[in-house]
Amino acid sequence: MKTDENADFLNTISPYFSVKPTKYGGRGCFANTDLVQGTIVHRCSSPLSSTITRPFKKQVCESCFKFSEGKTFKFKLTSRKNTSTSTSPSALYFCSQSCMDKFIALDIDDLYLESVLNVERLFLRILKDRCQMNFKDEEEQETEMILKLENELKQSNNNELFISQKWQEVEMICQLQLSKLKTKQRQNLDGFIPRINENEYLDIKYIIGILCQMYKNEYKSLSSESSSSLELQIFPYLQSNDVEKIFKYPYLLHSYTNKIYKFLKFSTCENLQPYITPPIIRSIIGKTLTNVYGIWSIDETNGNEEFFGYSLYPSASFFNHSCHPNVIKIKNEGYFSFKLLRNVQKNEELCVNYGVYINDDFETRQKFLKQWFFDCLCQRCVEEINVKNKEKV
Ligand SMILES: C[S@@+](CC[C@H](N)C(=O)[O-])C[C@H]1O[C@@H](n2cnc3c(N)ncnc32)[C@H](O)[C@@H]1O
Repeated sequence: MKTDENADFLNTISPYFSVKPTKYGGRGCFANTDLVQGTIVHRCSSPLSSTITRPFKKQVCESCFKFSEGKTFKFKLTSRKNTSTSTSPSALYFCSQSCMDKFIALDIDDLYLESVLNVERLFLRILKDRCQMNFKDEEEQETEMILKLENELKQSNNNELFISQKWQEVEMICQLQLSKLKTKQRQNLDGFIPRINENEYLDIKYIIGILCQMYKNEYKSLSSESSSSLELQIFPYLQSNDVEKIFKYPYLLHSYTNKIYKFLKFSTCENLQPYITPPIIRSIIGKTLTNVYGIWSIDETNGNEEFFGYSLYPSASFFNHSCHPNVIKIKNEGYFSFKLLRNVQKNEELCVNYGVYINDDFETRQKFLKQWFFDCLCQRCVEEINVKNKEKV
């Protein structure tokens, strides 16, 4: 994470709040003046990146995330390249012509479209192979590898260093494999693609979205077009939790390095290759868990939620959680608004709810929030902790 020094632009996110350090660590959003209930303190339109799960890809709009309630959307984009290898080419789906046009306008020479469709093509092939062939030996080998990695991680007395070494190792392995190939052989690296699972497929599409934004930014600055988007400028300042996450789920280190990284290295086009380096991919993955917003459907009749994927809006990533929030996130088609639930005083922190049930007791709320690796220190929790401590005395 970049330090916030010289990051004055973080205070250009909204005229209503500034991003400042909180008492409990990290940064938060603080009201610049007294504000009245109902004020929209922030609005973000296009995410820096997003990813939709495969089962819902035909029913959730790639642009605005609208759900078709089970029907397949009519508007779709397929590859403009020759797809002679596939009888039913994969596609990206949209709820309307205008959403499809918006998507095309944001892409650059179909880079994102073609890259994501390529992930889809490769993943479909992996799924087909899985149905037709037996990969028992390969799966056993993988389980052994993961167990070995878990043990090494437990025994290591410097987790950060251990994780960095594993990232460097995988880069060296990829370079070595590539160096053994003749120029012609390098044109089709499908044989080197690791067999990824659904979660890895989801993450890879999301990573590609950010890499395309990085490419677009560099391409624009070369052609002296407008400078980088605020969302991309903010991205390096987001908090990363990769060490905590890997320590809790060590198999993820295997997934990130031997699966996701190798997949990206051997499958993505030349334009994106300069960005496929351990520091960049590690930083994207590390910032995912605690900063992305889930894309969910809510069935009003029974309250059931369905997970459709996730998206990242860096400008909306500085809102901390509160169990008595004063801001609500509202999803309109294609954008998020952040609206005040009550009047707020100057310098008061603006907080949203990360999804806890407000009526749950202290322990249940804390347990729920642990998935984002923090003990909630919102005002309500601190007051409840103080009462508990007094009762103990
Ligand atoms: C989306 S980020 C919010 C911005 C973050 N504070 C920063 O400096 O980048 C979420 C992270 O902020 C911290 N956080 C959010 N709400 C919190 C709370 N109520 N108590 C303690 N930490 C909190 C946690 O570290 C959490 O993983």
